[in-house]
Amino acid sequence: MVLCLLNRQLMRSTSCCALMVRLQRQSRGCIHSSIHGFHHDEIREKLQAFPGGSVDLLKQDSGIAVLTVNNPARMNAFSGSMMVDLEDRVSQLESWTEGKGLIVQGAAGTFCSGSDLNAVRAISNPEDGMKMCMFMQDALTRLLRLPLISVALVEGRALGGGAELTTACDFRLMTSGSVIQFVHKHMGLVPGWGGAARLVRIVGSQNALKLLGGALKVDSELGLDIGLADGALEAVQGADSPRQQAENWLSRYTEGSVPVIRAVKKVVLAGRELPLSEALKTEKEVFGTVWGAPANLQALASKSKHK
Ligand SMILES: CCC(=O)SCCNC(=O)CCNC(=O)[C@H](O)C(C)(C)COP(=O)(O)OP(=O)(O)OC[C@H]1O[C@@H](n2cnc3c(N)ncnc32)[C@H](O)[C@@H]1OP(=O)(O)O
Repeated sequence: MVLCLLNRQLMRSTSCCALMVRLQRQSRGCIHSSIHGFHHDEIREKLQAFPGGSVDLLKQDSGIAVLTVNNPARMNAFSGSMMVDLEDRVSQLESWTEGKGLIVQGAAGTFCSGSDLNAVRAISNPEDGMKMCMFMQDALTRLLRLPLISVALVEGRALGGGAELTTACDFRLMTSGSVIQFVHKHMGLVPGWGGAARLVRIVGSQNALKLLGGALKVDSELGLDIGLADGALEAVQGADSPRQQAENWLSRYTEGSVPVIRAVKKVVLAGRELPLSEALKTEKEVFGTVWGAPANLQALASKSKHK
């Protein structure tokens, strides 16, 4: 009898803990839970077994952070431990309250060649593939949902999962000679890190079908033409580095008070992801955080004209 009661109490507190974890994950924007067979800690442990490279984060006083996919010996392919790193860096950005913008780049002049094919070969069974897919969907969805205006700085190649990573940013800038290519078809795959769903929203279903179905190489010209790229960066001798050019480009949109810029991202995100009635509700709530706040009062006091 006592054992039975203890068991029941334990079950209640365990399910309470599980609920807390689920709620915490949901509040961080997680999309998969154990209901979907997503056992987060188990997957993290499994991914850690495939080490190599890193994902590095630099938070700057300007409010613009730089996230670098760093595995140059493999053209910045994502090892398992880098997937875990990515999630950790996203968690750090979620709690960075002074942030306004984010640049996502690859190390050593190239963006990212997707998942590390050595790790892919080792986990080529469907069950492990699905787990990795859910983990990356989660991390990249949280990346896109950060209250920061983000831009992927594409130099060199963005292939496979690397192409998917570019779609987890609000904007994409392409340097001359760079290529974004969803090579999945050639690998007997389709995107699984959420790249197809996001691509359709960025370029429309017709273009997405062409890019995925043809595994087309998108250079900056085609990228600008179909709306995948938001800007092309020219390599001019003596000019700023691509990273500095990306910072200059982004600062147009991140200039201003921190709460206002974060509010801008939140209302656009709501409009992009939610049905209209819910987006309007979110917009009202976000509006309430800036109305009468310091930046608003300061602007009212200065009697500014918008010429
Ligand atoms: C989510 C689904 C996915 O992402 S599936 C993975 C999709 N990605 C790929 O298939 C990329 C395959 N790689 C390539 O096509 C070429 O390596 C690219 C990136 C075009 C670069 O070519 P190239 O400039 O000639 O360099 P290289 O081939 O000699 O590569 C340098 C070293 O990097 C390695 N590398 C490259 N990509 C990966 C990868 N995804 N996983 C693991 N290793 C990769 C190459 O094997 C090469 O290594 P090594 O010098 O031979 O030891």
